[in-house]
Amino acid sequence: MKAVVLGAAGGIGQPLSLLLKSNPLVTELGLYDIVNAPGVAVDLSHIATPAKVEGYLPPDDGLKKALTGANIIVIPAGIPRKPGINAGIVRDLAVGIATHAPKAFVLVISNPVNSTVPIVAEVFKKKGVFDPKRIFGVTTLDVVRASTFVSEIIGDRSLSTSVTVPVVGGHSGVTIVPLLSQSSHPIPSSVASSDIDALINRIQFGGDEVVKAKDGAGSATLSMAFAGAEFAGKVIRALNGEKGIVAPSYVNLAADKTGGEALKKEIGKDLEYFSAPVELGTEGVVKIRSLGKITEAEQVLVKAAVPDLVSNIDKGVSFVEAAKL
Ligand SMILES: NC(=O)C1=CN([C@@H]2O[C@H](COP(=O)(O)OP(=O)(O)OC[C@H]3O[C@@H](n4cnc5c(N)ncnc54)[C@H](O)[C@@H]3O)[C@@H](O)[C@H]2O)C=CC1
Ligand SMILES: O=C([O-])CC(=O)C(=O)O
Repeated sequence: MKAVVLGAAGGIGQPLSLLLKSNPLVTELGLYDIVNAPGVAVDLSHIATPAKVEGYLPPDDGLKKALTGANIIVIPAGIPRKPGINAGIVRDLAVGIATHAPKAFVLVISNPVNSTVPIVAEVFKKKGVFDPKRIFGVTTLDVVRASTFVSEIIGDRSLSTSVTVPVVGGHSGVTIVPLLSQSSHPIPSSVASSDIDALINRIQFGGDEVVKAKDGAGSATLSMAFAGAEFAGKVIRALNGEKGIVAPSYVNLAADKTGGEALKKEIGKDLEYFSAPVELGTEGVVKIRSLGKITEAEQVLVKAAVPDLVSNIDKGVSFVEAAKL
C-alpha cells in the first residue's frame, strides 16, 4: 500500500505524513514538495513502523518518482486562502497524477475544495483517465468539528469520539450543511434554538475561527492532518477489501450507479458535485447516500448551499477549460 503526500513539507503535510507513517497498513510513503520533502522523509523514516519513506523535490523527476506505484495520493499542496494560486498548483499536480499514477485514489485537501476537485476531474477528463469513483474532496474536518462541537453542547466531551453527524454540501461557509437531526447522539431539547443556530454557524465557519486565532500564521493544520489521516485511513481499509466503510466526501455524482438521482431530487438541482456520506470499496465510491429524512430548517440550509456550489464548480471547470495541458 503506497500512500503519497503532495505538499508534504507544509503545515498540514508534515503532521499528515506523520499520521500516515503511523498507519500500519501503509507499507510505502512517498513525500513530495517543492521544499524540504527529503528532510521530512528522513526524519519520519526513523519511526519504527513498517512504511518505507522517501522524499522528493521537483528536480530529477521528483514528482514522477513520488507518484509511481501510488495507491492513494493526498494533496495538501497550496497556500491557505489563496484560491487562484492553489487552482494552478492542483491543476499541475493532477497532470502529473494522470501521467504517472492514473489509477490511484486522489484525496484533495487543497482549498477551495469545491473547485479544486472539479479541477482534478477536468484534467483527468482531458487526459482520458477520468474515473469519478476515485476522486475525493476531503471534507472530514467539517465532520470532525461537528462531532467535537456537538459533544460540547451535549456537555460530555468524552462522547466526541463516538458522536457522528453527517455534514453534506461542500467545504466552505454556507455550503457546509451539518444534519444535526441525524446526529448519532441527539441534541437535548433543552438547548435553545439560538444555540443551535450558533452551533451550525460555528461548524460552517470553523475555518475562520482558526485563522483568526492563528492571527496571520495560516489556517487549520493539525486538526486538518487528523481529519485527513482519518479519511485516508478509511480509504486504505476499503482498498484493502474491508466492507461497510462509509465516510462523507465531496465527489462527482457520476461516481454513483444512479448518478446520484435521489440526492439530486432532494437537493432540487442537477449538481455535478456534492458532499454526502459515501460507501467505499476496492474500486472507490460504491454508492453515494441520499440525504434521507431531514428537517425543514435543514432543507433551507441545503437550498442555501446550491448557488455557491454551482458557482464554485463552474469556476473549477472553466479554469481547466481555459488551460492548455
Ligand atoms: N480541506 C480542508 O478541510 C482544509 C484545507 N486546507 C488547505 O490545505 C492547503 C495547505 O494548507 P497548509 O498546509 O496550511 O499550507 P502550507 O503553506 O503550510 O503548506 C503548503 C505546502 O505546499 C507546498 N507546495 C506549494 N506548491 C507546491 C507544488 N506545486 N507542489 C508540491 N507542493 C507544493 C508548499 O511548499 C508547502 O510546503 C491550503 O490550500 C489550505 O487552504 C486547510 C485546512 C483545511
Ligand atoms: O478555512 C480555511 O482556510 C481552512 C479550511 O478549509 C478549514 O479550516 O476548514
